Amino acid sequence: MSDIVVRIAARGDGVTASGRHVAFAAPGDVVAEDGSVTAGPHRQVPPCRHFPECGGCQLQHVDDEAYAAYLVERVSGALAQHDLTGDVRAPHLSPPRTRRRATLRAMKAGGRVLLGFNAEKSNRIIDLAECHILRPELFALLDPLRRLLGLLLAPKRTAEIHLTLADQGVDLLLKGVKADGFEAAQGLVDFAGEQGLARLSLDEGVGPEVRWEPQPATATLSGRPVPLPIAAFLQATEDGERALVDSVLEAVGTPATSADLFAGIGTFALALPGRVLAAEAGRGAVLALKRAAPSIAAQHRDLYRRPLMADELNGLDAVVLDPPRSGAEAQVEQLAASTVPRIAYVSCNPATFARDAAVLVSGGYRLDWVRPVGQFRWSTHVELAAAFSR
Ligand SMILES: C[S@@+](CC[C@H](N)C(=O)[O-])C[C@H]1O[C@@H](n2cnc3c(N)ncnc32)[C@H](O)[C@@H]1O
Repeated sequence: MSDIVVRIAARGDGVTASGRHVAFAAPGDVVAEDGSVTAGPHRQVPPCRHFPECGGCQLQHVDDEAYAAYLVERVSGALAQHDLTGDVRAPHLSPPRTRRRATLRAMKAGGRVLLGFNAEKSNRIIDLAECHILRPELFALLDPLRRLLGLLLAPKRTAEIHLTLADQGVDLLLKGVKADGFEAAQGLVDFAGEQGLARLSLDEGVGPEVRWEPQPATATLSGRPVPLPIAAFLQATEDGERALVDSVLEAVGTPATSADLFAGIGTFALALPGRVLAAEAGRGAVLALKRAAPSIAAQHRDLYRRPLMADELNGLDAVVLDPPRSGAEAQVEQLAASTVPRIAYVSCNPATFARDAAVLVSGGYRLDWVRPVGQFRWSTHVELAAAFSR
């Protein structure tokens, strides 16, 4: 008997009605008893020649409707694990070629430089001849970088290439690359000038050292240029950032006083009306935010060890939090014990989000809605913004 693929599992496999996992199957595909698969209406031709070897994308074989349904199911599934239900809205999907931040790997092998993402579940580097997720400004640097690394990389050595699009151009950090001596140092400066880079830094294992930055690099957030620390967090796409900021503003309303926790360089703090307290563990990020917006009370604080306590939170009209993948266990316990009327929770991990949501709900909060955001298009990475109130 044939079996129909009904959903996509967390890691990207198709799952049939009878529970069979089938690699690269899309919802609606029909799986015969002998394992052969007939493509259904949600199958699409993967746009990139490197799919599925390249680890940058896992879901190019499904159409946008199936990708959106996958994002919704990942969030509802995580909530169901904690007996929670909620209004999971239609996701925002970032268009192709909008990713403005990426980490690639490079290696010199057989006299040439391979440069790209790791292969799926492997350390092998996929030498990218095309990429449908990176912004064209980032992709355009790949060939020039191959030539530069051909001069700087020792055979068989690997390097990490961090690319971020700043206001002034590409901010490039090379990790694991040495540029000793006059010729190499001058070569780096010439490369940065020719490519119109915003900044070029090298990390030889003892922290980043800037080699080129003709003007201070900035990222404009909510219309305000913020000094951009090297390798600072920035939302992966500009439209994803807008979708998250709009969701946060809808969740919190117009607070007179609020806190932005895990604030980074201020993606949400700078968008919030009224008086804002921001807390963040990265010293460079806190200093950048203070410089861009002196009126924001920015605190350098480790919120895992020293969360804002309930009595510090009480009296605020709203709290925004956007923790790393491990979530914000200690901080949500304090929030659950607080009287803050509105919370916007931004997350890059549905599992830890659902765990933390359960703590808030058991503290008396209502989960009003969740909006998934697919800013890592075609990957299994899910982001979301959620609204809680009491
Ligand atoms: C997902 S990013 C969000 C940043 C910011 N909200 C944004 O959207 O640009 C998470 C932030 O949490 C910070 N962080 C990580 N661990 C932390 C901790 N223990 N206490 C406070 N902040 C932490 C990171 O430095 C990072 O800036």
